[in-house]
Amino acid sequence: MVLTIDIGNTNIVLGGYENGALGFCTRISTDKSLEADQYALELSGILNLYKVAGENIEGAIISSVVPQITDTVARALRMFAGVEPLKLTQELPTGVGVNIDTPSELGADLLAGAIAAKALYPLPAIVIDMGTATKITAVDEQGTVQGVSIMPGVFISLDALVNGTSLLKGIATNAPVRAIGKNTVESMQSGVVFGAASMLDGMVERFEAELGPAKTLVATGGAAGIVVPHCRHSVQYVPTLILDGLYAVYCRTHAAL
Ligand SMILES: Nc1ncnc2c1ncn2[C@@H]1O[C@H](COP(=O)(O)OP(=O)(O)O)[C@@H](O)[C@H]1O
Ligand SMILES: CC(C)(COP(=O)(O)O)[C@@H](O)C(=O)NCCC(=O)O
Ligand SMILES: [K+]
Repeated sequence: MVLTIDIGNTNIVLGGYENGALGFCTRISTDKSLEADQYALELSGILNLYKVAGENIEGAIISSVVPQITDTVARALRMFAGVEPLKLTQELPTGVGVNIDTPSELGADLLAGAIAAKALYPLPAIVIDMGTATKITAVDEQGTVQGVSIMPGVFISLDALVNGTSLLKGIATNAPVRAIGKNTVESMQSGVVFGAASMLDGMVERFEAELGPAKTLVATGGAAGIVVPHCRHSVQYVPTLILDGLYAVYCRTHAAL
């Protein structure tokens, strides 16, 4: 089994691939205070739950946008599975180009999303990742990242709204029945869910005006499942997109060895 690990600012998403297929996928909270031993315990506990023994892990690949814990998680993997994980950078055979001012600045999660788009979907593609931040990546016909838009994520904007006001309280992030809210909860749900969906629709149009028509609109990340169904554009929701990209690079790297 190959472990794919995406370290985001809120969650670490872990997937196990066996013969090209995803066997399991799970997430744990990102916690900068944990030591390698604690991550080793946590990860081995999860694998135990899915009946995967450390010795059945042949390799691993990590994408991380939290540099403080990348090496801690890598040490944990060495400890309980005895494997040296690959770290996703543009030094690996990603198959995608990066046409931005400073290519090394591109977040590893965005790179993995673009890799998955090129490996698995028709191009050009617009890749939406709704995690801690919402990111939209333009991938052209050749599979080159042409640039990104980054905005506050759905949940951190809701937190900011609640924390910055006296009368607004947290809400369940469900879609309301109408855009014109008739009470505070409905009004906030309208703004949070339909607002995010409309923002994506508008950004897709702006991206297409610069990139040309996209053959793929694909979305992933913790908030995408609640927002994307309300977009006017038809956007595919693929919760494992980043892991699929990581697995593709893992396979390419090993094929090249
Ligand atoms: N059902 C949900 N209700 C509320 N918040 C959620 C839900 N699912 C995910 N989130 C939020 O989604 C965001 C995390 O998404 P994720 O894709 O794991 O982020 P990251 O990759 O940045 O770690 C967080 O802000 C988290 O609080
Ligand atoms: C934009 C991000 C903070 C998103 O992080 P996430 O929501 O996945 O936790 C991350 O991709 C990042 O730190 N990127 C570096 C800057 C860039 O990609 O241009
Ligand atoms: K920061």
